This record gives sequence, structure tokens and C-alpha cells, in this order.
Amino acid sequence: MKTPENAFKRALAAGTPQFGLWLGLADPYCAEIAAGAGFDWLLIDGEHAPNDLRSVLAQLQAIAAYPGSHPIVRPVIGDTAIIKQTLDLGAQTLLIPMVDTAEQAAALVAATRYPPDGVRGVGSALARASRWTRVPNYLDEADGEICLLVQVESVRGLENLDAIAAVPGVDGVFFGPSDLSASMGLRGQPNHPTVRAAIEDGMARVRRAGKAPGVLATDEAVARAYLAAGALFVGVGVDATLYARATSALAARFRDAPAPTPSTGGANTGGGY
Ligand SMILES: O=C(O)C(=O)C[C@H](O)[C@@H](O)CO
Repeated sequence: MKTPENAFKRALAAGTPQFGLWLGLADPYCAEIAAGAGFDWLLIDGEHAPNDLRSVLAQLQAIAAYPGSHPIVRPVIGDTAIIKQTLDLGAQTLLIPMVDTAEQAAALVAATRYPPDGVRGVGSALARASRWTRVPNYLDEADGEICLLVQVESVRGLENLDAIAAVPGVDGVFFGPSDLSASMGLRGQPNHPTVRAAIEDGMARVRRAGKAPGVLATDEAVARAYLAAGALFVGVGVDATLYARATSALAARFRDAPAPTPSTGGANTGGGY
């Protein structure tokens, strides 16, 4: 058995845009439903969604049955010990929130690499990542399959963007429109023209550094505009939001609709429900 190849990392390096879905429902059953939908990647969110190591593990296991959808894990913070545990679960691509400086980015790279290149603790015999040592060369192959994405989502991070993007081992920079808009004094306006212009300018700088820019844009027109501006990984939806909107809309249709006329039997649509 070999260390799984990180197809997402290779796609970014080849400049092939990848679109994905944010998973905030923190549930393996929901993750599996999303995994069958056809997204290039699915982000298991441990920053804002109620995930712990075991729920992240269960979602990784559910998604593993759908190799076309690559799992990305966002830990709550870029902490060396949390990164070690997350990589040991078998995550190969990490999205780390709130990265403001190149020094922070370099420390994150080190956290994802085994010594002597980094400081990742060696415990792969206990870890799903090595399939409990069934991957005999895991320690030698692991570093090469890690994809590290850092989030720039503050005015300070934007000021340091060129230095952050230049850090060897950083594969991509994700712009968080919600946090960035707040940092720019435009809280709650992630699609404000000033925020979008800052993100598009940032994306061009990341591409110039030879790295992959990414963003979350749940408005389809905005997502397509970011793709046109050079984004290489774009979150185009959030499962919790999709579910909330769909359930509200369904309830509203019945709550607000006039009483139905008695039916004599409907047409069979063949779809079932
Ligand atoms: O700042 C942002 O935007 C992000 O980091 C994504 C958010 O956490 C959130 O919008 C996901 O729903």
C-alpha cells in the first residue's frame, strides 16, 4: 500500500480550477451525501462548525468512499499539536485560518513536515494516515502529499500577502471574505466592491508567486467572477446554508399557500421520495 496521492494538490499545481462545498453540518451522513454530488473538494470545518477529532475522522471515512471529492480539513487554529492530530487522522490538505505573517506561515509549514524538515511528531503507527503501518514508506512519502492552504483574512494579512505567498511549502492562499470585510470596516458585506477588489488584487499577487488563490463565494455570479479573476479553488456553497434555505422555503410554501383542493390522485413522476 502506498501513501494516497493528493490529486487536489496536483490539480492546483497544474492550474486546474477546483470547486467545492463547505461542510458545516459536522455529520458523516451529511458528508457522504455531499461526497456523491460531484464537488472537487469538501471542506470539513473545525473553525466554526461543532466538530471534534472524532467527527472529523468519521467525515474523512465517509468521504473516502468517493475519491472524486477531496477532503480538506480546517482546524480551529493553526496550532502545531492540533495539526499533528489532524494529519494523523489522514487529512492531507489543511486550510488554516487567520494567518497574518510569513513567520506564522513558515511555522505552519514546519508543523506539517516530519523532522528534519519540520516538527511534526512521529506517531504514524497509531495513525489512520499510515493505515496503521500498512503504508510501509509513509514517513518518507507523507510530506510530499501535504497541501497547505493558509487563510488571509485581515488587513494585516493583506499587507503581508506577498511574503506569506512566497513561503516555501505554502501551496495556496485562501481569502476569507467574511473576516476580511470585517477587518476592512465592512462587517457583514463580504461582497462589497472594495472587498472584492482587494481579493481580486490579492489573487493576482498569489498567482504571481506561483501559488493557488482560493475563496468562498456562495453567490454564483460572484464565484464565477472570482474564477475569471484567477481563483483556483472556490467554495461555491455551504451545506448548512443550503439546508436552512431549502427547509425554510419548503415550510413557507405550505405555511403561506392557500388550502389545497382534494386530489383525485397525482401523476406518477417516477422519482419517488
Ligand atoms: O472569512 C471567511 O469568509 C471565511 O473564513 C469563511 C467563513 O468561515 C464562513 O463564511 C463559512 O461559512
